[in-house]
Amino acid sequence: MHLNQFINGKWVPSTTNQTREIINPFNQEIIAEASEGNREDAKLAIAAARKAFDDGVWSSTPATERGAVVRTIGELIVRDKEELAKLETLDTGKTIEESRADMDDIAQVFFYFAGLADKDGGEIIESPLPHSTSKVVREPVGVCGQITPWNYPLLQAAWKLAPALASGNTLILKPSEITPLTSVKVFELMEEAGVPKGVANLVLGAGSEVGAELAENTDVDLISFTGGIETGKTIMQAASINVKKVALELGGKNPNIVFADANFEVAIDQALNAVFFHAGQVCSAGSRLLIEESIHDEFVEALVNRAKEIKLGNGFDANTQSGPLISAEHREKVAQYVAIGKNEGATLTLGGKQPDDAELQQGFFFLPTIFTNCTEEMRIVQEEVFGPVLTIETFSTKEEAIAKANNTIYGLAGAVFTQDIDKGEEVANKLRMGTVWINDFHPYFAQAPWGGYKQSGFGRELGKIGFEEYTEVKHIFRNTKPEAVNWFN
Ligand SMILES: NC(=O)c1ccc[n+]([C@@H]2O[C@H](COP(=O)([O-])OP(=O)(O)OC[C@H]3O[C@@H](n4cnc5c(N)ncnc54)[C@H](O)[C@@H]3O)[C@@H](O)[C@H]2O)c1
Ligand SMILES: C[N+](C)(C)CC=O
Repeated sequence: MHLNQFINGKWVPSTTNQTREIINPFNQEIIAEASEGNREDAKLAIAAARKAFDDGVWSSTPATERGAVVRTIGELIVRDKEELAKLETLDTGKTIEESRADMDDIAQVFFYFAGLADKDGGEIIESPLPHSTSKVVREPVGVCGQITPWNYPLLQAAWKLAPALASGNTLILKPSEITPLTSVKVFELMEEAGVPKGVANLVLGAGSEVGAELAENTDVDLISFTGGIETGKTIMQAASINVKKVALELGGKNPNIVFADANFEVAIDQALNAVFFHAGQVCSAGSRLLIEESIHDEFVEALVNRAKEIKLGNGFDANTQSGPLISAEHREKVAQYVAIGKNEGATLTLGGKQPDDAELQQGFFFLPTIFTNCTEEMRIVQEEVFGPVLTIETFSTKEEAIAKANNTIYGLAGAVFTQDIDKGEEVANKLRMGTVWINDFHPYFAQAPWGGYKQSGFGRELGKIGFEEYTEVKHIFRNTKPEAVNWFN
């Protein structure tokens, strides 16, 4: 499979003709050769997006028509769901069931934003001045640079593409250089749906080249980034060159608080899913479990017994419950965190190494890992591992649980399990996080905003606010009976 870039309505190789091998993390087979774009390619794409925006080919298309095109993209995703899901599993190693669920979510995201395209006709303001009208309208921001990570390649791209297009912007997407397969396919679908030339551009390649150019280039008006905290800081700094609008969706170290009065079986099952889903490579993974002291031993025993049974394997195998990590480099990072946890004095209760199974040796697998006897100042508790590693702490009062959960630089997501609904609501209100689940973990959907507090970033994706992020607000005041002011007489 050879993957090209999509710039100004044409499928093109990189200006240097360089390519990058794309690897299946399950067996290290080369699954594609992707054009390796660089700053020059990014500049060409930015120029195309700038021209398309300034010509108004898309922003002046009636919003209803824009919405119809965005809806068609969603319909094409539904049509090609199986192909897209296979590409995602090939590229990331996630199970095919997960990839199919991602594709369902992605289609819904396009449908949702398609529906919003023509819903905001502006607002009439009651002007306090005589003989005047006053109205507020929303306009597209302009040229949007969009940079996405490897863990949910198409889903994270969809959260950016759909609202940007629906609100009339032009864009350049730079997917993670290691997982470009579904982004390329969705650009084929956008072309088929009738997105005009130059409006949506795709540049493949490294963050230090393509991503950096998008963040720095003064023809880009907005940069929307999903990825790690350190990259986010670099992008924020670069974006200051022309005071771009910035949205950062960064990492998390997400607490999962389980009270003694929680439904035990539900809390066990959800705690397992919270951290080990997609091998823990989820920004909102519940990797920090806080258990009420009185049920700690029983809870840990049940959790460890369940975690031991997680079936690792080929994402295409129906029996597989979890795939590999994304790369050898990432697995090494996870292994280093395990070493850090041990050195800090946490007890390694499960896993902590690669599996021994012969059939898993070619993949980047790591066993589900549980640390007990953790304390809140440990690095293993505070830092995002982004792998199948759970830390367990205890608490004895609600106040202690809240204080511990909030003791983090992150603020992406958290959860509380209890059958006392007042207690659940109180904890949810006091957690400094962009999403809090009560008696659940992980749900997200197109209608509700997603984003972080603190160093998990700022700006929101999804929901009405996720659409508004791609708009500027303009106040238009009209004097209906113009007269001289005579101030300087
Ligand atoms: N908050 C969310 O919704 C959310 C969702 C998914 C992933 N994430 C986070 O993403 C991280 C994992 O993804 P990753 O390893 O791909 O992150 P990363 O920061 O390494 O890379 C993300 C993207 O940024 C690009 N990039 C790298 N250096 C760049 C630079 N200097 N300038 C511009 N772009 C650059 C990469 O090429 C990639 O496309 C985790 O921290 C995870 O929590 C957050
Ligand atoms: C935002 N989410 C949960 C889909 C993916 C985070 O990595």
